[in-house]
Amino acid sequence: MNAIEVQKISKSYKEKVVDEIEFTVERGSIFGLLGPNGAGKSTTVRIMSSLAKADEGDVYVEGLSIKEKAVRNQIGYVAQKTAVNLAFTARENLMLQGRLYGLKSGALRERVNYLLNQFDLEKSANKLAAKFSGGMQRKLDLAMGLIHGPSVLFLDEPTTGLDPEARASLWKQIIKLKNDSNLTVVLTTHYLEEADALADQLLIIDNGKAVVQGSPQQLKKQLQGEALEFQLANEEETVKAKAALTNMEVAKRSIVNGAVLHVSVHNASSQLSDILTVLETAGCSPRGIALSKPTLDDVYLLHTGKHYHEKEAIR
Ligand SMILES: Nc1ncnc2c1ncn2[C@@H]1O[C@H](COP(=O)(O)OP(=O)(O)OP(=O)(O)O)[C@@H](O)[C@H]1O
Repeated sequence: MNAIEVQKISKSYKEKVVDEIEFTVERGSIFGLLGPNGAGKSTTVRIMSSLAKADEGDVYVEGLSIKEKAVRNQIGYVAQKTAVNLAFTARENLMLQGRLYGLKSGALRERVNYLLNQFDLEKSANKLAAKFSGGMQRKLDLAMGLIHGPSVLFLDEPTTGLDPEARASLWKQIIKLKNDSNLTVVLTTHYLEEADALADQLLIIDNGKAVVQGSPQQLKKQLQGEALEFQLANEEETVKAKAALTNMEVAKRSIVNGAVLHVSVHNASSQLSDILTVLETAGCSPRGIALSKPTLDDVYLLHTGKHYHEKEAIR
């Protein structure tokens, strides 16, 4: 059963930043929007959580259009920038947030206690948030996003800026929320490992457009087998090397990436010598060869023609 249906949403500022994006999210699953900075992820989740208006298209959350006010009770949203007030304690932050949603005394206190317990913040409940580590502040942020008991939680880059330990702990927390409360989670991330670790379904976005969707496992499986990387002298020689493979079956799965020719193969050990012979005959002897199992980086490369981190570095 779907908790969310995104119907061809588009949005322009100076230029189009979300371009006919559509997908559905199964209830009780984690859906990841993966893309480099500026790809349009935040705008997409802002539209999905009714914080920004789409120029075209619509989004349904639990059967309600996001144009309807009632949908807001179903939605929790945790922005990139923290909503935690550092001058208050964890408990005070949660109480304030609850009052904003109209929760009253007894019910509010009960909800706050429940969330402090869920997020392992009980011992620090009366400490100033300013004294919290980055990871604890982020947990408090998530707890605040859940104060009104929404069925869908949007997380915009939840672990950006956290150290690896805090990131891993937050991942566990997000998976626990999904498992324990059947919460539907939509998160944006620009970390390939995070998308791989958390998302049941993943949509890769680039320049406002949906590039490809599937589970991380399915996406990697599409690459069938392994990836060979041939290090050549320069880009010119890589282009020549790619041209040399034209008549081989692997030609359509070979990509020029600077001085590296990237080739997806079914079975590296049986195909390597044929590829090498063709390259050497064409006068493009590789200086080095690397073999790897496909990663989401390879998925991104296959669909956009660019390495993920290369694109990241450009921005
Ligand atoms: N309110 C706005 N006014 C004008 N331009 C905007 C606005 N919000 C976003 N943009 C532009 O839209 C594009 C997509 O931004 P968006 O924040 O959705 O991308 P993103 O993938 O979430 O990246 P990031 O991780 O950096 O937030 C960017 O070029 C951004 O500058």
